[in-house]
Amino acid sequence: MNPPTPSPSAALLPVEEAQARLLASVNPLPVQNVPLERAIGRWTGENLTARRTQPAATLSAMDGYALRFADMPGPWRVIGESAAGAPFTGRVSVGEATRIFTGAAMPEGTDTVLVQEEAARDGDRLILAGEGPPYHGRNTRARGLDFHEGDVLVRRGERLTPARLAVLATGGHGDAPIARPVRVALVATGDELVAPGQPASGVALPESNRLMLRAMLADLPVETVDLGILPDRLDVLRDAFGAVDADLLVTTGGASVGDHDLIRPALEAAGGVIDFWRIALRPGKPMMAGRMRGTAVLGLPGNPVSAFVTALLFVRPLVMRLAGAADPLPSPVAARLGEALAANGPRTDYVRAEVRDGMVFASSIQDSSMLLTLARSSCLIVRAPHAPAAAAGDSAEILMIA
Ligand SMILES: Nc1nc2c(c(=O)[nH]1)N[C@H]1C(S)=C(S)[C@@H](COP(=O)(O)OP(=O)(O)OC[C@H]3O[C@@H](n4cnc5c(N)ncnc54)[C@H](O)[C@@H]3O)O[C@H]1N2
Ligand code: MOO
Repeated sequence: MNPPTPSPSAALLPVEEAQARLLASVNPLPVQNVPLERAIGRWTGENLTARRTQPAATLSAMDGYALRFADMPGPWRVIGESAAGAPFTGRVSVGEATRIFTGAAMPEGTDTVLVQEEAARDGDRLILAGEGPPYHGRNTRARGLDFHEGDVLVRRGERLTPARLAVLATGGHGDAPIARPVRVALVATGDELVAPGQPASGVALPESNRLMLRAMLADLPVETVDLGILPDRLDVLRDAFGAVDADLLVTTGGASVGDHDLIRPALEAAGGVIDFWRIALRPGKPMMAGRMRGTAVLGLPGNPVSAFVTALLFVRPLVMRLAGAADPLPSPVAARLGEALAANGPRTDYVRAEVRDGMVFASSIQDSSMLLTLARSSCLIVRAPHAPAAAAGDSAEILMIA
């Protein structure tokens, strides 16, 4: 039985349009508050504002003496000490100073710090032993220098990077609202496939896409449900898809138009619908996107490089969107071509390439079955549909992959 196939002239969906449709088709998963140490690398579901002002008081930025700049060039009488966590509680008057340490509150009446390297002490007498502070406020940090109570620290949909977690802690937060892990079901299809490490005689082929996909999701909050390798049988695929309990089902193989390409009919037989199929993309054209009840579905092509590119452009962004990311698409960066490139055809081309000495060099053969060229590549050159021929030295956009 042949699945219905689109006419060969059916328009291919531009990559950006496919990405936009896909991301718009899901909502971020519901959030719950968890301690910040369990929110590392996640996305916040709400704007988080400062619950305190930082610093809460004007502080010394150096070890030395707190004094009044108007009293320069001294001498001063040292009347006490201010340390971080143990402030001086009195008032400092004309001609007076206190010992002070980095992070300690500036005593009332003082405005400037003389660093200890430029000071000399004799009992409570303090004199200048260098140039001293050149201006009012030198070596101090004003109250609120970093942020004020109520300032937005992290916006909804931003990733909780190390620096953002630190600013949240400093801003008075102990928890952050994040989505639960995304449940991703992975399945490889193909009668030729055997598990990695198993004997692969004759035309058998070691299966590599599930492993590669797992690795591509390893830095994301994902719970993987591994459905293994399934044969090219409509009933088996239909039953397996029908039993899936996940936010996202990712299949590889069987996405194209051959008699053994059964993902589309199996999905439909399991009650799923296809939203779009066939993208103006190379490699990865036969990718399909759809939905099966509450589960988003991405059917990736079986060719390993096609699976890699579609995982980079669609699977990772969709997982990140479910996890709450506002801006989940990979961002190309500018680079310089080390050699000429021919004009591009009608599909966006993702060309395996290496960065050497600040220049990018494309691999000579770009067949989508070839994993070794992918393994040796550090980036993909992104070539727009119908991009004209490019010369060595021209600028190009690349996506780093290693
Ligand atoms: N008449 C047409 N034929 C093909 C078209 C087309 O438009 N018209 N598209 C081609 C393109 S482009 C691609 S990409 C492939 C993708 O097809 P499928 O998704 O159906 O992939 P398969 O046929 O199942 O497999 C392709 C290739 O990859 C190997 N493979 C599959 N799964 C795995 C895995 N998990 N690990 C490692 N290798 C895997 C498989 O053995 C095949 O060699 O279709 C073209 N054909
Ligand atoms: O789109 Mo296919 O991925 O060229 O090999």
